[in-house]
Amino acid sequence: MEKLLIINSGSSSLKFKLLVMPEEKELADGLVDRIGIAGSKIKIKYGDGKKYEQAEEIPDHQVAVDRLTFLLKDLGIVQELTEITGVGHRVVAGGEYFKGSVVVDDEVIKHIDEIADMAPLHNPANLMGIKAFKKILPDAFAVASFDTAFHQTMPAVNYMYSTPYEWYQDYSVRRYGAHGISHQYVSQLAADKLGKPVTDLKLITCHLGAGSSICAVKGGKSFDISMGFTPLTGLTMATRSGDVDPSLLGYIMEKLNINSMDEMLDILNHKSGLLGVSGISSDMRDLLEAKESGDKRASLAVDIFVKNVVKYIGEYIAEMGGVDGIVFTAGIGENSSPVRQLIMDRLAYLGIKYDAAKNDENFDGVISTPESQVAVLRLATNEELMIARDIMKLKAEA
Ligand SMILES: Nc1ncnc2c1ncn2[C@@H]1O[C@H](COP(=O)(O)OP(=O)(O)O)[C@@H](O)[C@H]1O
Ligand SMILES: CC(=O)OP(=O)(O)O
Ligand SMILES: [Mg+2]
Repeated sequence: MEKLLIINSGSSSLKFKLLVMPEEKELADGLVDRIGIAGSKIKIKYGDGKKYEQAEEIPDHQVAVDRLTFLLKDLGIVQELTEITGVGHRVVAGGEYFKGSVVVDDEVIKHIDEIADMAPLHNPANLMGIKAFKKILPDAFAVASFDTAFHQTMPAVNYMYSTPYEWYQDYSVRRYGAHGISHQYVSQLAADKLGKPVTDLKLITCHLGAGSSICAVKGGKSFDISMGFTPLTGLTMATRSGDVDPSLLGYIMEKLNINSMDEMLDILNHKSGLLGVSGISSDMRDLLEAKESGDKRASLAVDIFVKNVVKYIGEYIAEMGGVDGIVFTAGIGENSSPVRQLIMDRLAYLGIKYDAAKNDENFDGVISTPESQVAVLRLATNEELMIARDIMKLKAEA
């Protein structure tokens, strides 16, 4: 039996799970939210239904890690930290270098640092987590799992941009995608639920959270992904713009006296998307409520989000030459029956028919009816479990 701690560091949050393997039992599931921003909070679910929730100042990721490790002991989740025999880290960008999960060493740390520009919101935070845990648990088996690794199977026709070829050869400019751990997990789970080998299926997995992406999964392999060189593009997201015409950057920088590309990218990453269009909130729940009360911009933001999902699904059906199943997962995909309904209604042309009661209750599994020409599934993702399984595999090989 192994106790494995899985860390998912975001730019302003740190999510974690403590899992017992190979039993795949969850001992704790927590979140340190709003790191470095007013209103930081720690939430931990543990034991059989116990909860810890505390608002406190968390200035940076190091403090978040210190508080987390203190609380694991203080709440009695572990007796000693040394019970934790492995630590897994979700890393967003792995470039072309990382094609699977790896044991962390100095070389790995160096490479993650070198490609930080490919996920500027995520990789620096991921590295902070890796370094902090190396200090606290130096003897634990440390593994890094990459969001981009699953997408390394994409054909060149889908990962190449139509920019000068030398940009790819000399500077690795291409589509890398993200959320691969989640897309891989739910595509396998969907195949299990449909009772067919994943290698026989064409699936479209919609990871709709704060960051959102859609993946065409053909025969169990990533075939195309909506995110690009970085996780900024593709769908409209909570605060990220998704696809925009690069020509608008120079134009608006001049109009608004924006002097640096960093400042411009900060707006596209943090002040755009659902938040930018609605001017109200980045949270889909707030926008659905505002839409109900007649707010036009909130309504437009929801409509743009839905349209983008519908557009990418259509594109991927065309690229794969058909689809057997469509999967909804992550914060919005798992929890928002109104958003799923808006999307599925637009897909009626595919012969999709869904069970409204199952959709309303966030049923775990197939939510389409037996007559539906394409299966639709709502599945809870579990990136942490995927990482824990990889730690076990790498440990067995070590
Ligand atoms: N019931 C719900 N209805 C609509 N949106 C929801 C609901 N619950 C959570 N969300 C959305 O899910 C998002 C968080 O999703 P999550 O997958 O946890 O994102 P991330 O991993 O990128 O932080 C939030 O932006 C929130 O708007
Ligand atoms: C890559 C990415 O967008 O991750 P997250 O959704 O966790 O922010
Ligand atoms: Mg996420």
